[in-house]
Amino acid sequence: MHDDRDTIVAIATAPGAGGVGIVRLSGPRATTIAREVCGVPLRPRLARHVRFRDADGITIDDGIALYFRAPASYTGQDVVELQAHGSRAVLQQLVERCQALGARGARPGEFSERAFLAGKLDLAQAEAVADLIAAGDARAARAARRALDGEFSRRIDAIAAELLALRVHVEAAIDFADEPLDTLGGGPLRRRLDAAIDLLAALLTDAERGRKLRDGLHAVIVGPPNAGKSSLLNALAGSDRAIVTDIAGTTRDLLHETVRIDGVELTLVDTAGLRESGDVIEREGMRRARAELGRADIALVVLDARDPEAGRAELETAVAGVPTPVWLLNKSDLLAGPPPAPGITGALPVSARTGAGLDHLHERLRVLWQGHAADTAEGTFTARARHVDALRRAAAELEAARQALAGESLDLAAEALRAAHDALGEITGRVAPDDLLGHIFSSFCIGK
Ligand SMILES: Nc1nc2c(ncn2[C@@H]2O[C@H](COP(=O)(O)OP(=O)(O)OP(=O)(O)O)[C@@H](O)[C@H]2O)c(=O)[nH]1
Ligand SMILES: [K+]
Ligand SMILES: [Mg+2]
Repeated sequence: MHDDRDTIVAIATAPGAGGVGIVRLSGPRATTIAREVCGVPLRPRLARHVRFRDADGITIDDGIALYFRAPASYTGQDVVELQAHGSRAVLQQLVERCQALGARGARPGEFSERAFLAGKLDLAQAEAVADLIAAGDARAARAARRALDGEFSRRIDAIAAELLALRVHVEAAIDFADEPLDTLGGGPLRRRLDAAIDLLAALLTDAERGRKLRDGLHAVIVGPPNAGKSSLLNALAGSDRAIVTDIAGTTRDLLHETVRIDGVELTLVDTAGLRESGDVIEREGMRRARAELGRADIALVVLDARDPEAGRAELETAVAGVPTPVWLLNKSDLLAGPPPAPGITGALPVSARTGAGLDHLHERLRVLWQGHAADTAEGTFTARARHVDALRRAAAELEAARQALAGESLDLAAEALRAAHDALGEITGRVAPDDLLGHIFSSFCIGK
């Protein structure tokens, strides 16, 4: 996938009409292609007013061409920006002209991927670029900006450097394994490990905050089959994102949807209905649902208002660890007469079908959001679920290393330290398999 000898091209500005629109080229042929399109050679770092022309010499538009010579560019390669009027038709013609001259259409995130491969950004910073662009408010934008400035990466790198030193120490001690560890600097080793564990714990707390800031409230929708979980997700998202049928067991895998309701940022997760029976696929879906509850800020527990006791005991157990369960009595439109007096404290009667009662749910979410905003207020950078997962793994490995050292099991300690070190490397991309990179960059938009 790292075919960075290709010259790539894409529209870099947002879709839709605008005053100015930008087409970006990156790669070894960027200047040759731009020379053809602009009819004049470009000088580095000099804005030049030019006419962009098609193959027959007919003007597509006029505008500014800017040349950033390698390596002083976003991607580290030769980059040319063609700034024209922000018309889709104009920009599309410019892209097609560049393609006819040998450029290839860029894949999503490919400019940032090249910046990563050129060492201009580490992986967490490249992700921060995407987060900055997607930031929903000034607070999230500031936090993404801090991650992009390397605030998160520097703290990871500092701990990783310390772990490397500890690994060297332990590996060296293994060669003298018949001596007691204390004669081999065991005391300072243990103290340094304890200090690293504390630093990592503090970083994990901040990363968890950063994750919440980026993703908003993580709300997992659970309930018995057919209670209307998917219908509720669709009603809150205002779309037909999830499949709804009257067959129990329709939803099998997790479905994530990010929504904004009156300024409240929510990641909604639809899950498979929890019940005793079910085939292999459905049981795997239920396992995922329960695991997802472990990450939830909020559980939206959907019951059928006509039979609210169905599955209730099991659900109470399932959501016991979630900070805020919100109980919903759905399908209240099917009840004769007014909504039931909720038999469950604080339960809200709603109808995913008619929308009745959803305003009360919105209100509840707004209050939770205010608490959440206060919690994520200061000193944070944006982080992602994958970062938090990696930090948790690293923390578990460091704990294992601590115990191994206490038991003088140097081989085990070395192994645990290596695993912790690798987990940190995954965050910044120093240890990152190709498929992980592909997965991350493909979620960016084109032109980024
Ligand atoms: N009348 C009425 N029907 C609803 C309401 N919500 C959902 N339904 C219907 O209930 C059935 C099940 O809805 P789903 O949204 O698929 O339920 P689910 O909980 O996601 O089901 P599983 O994914 O199979 O666990 C469908 O026929 C929906 O149209 C509601 O508020 N009122
Ligand atoms: K269903
Ligand atoms: Mg469903």
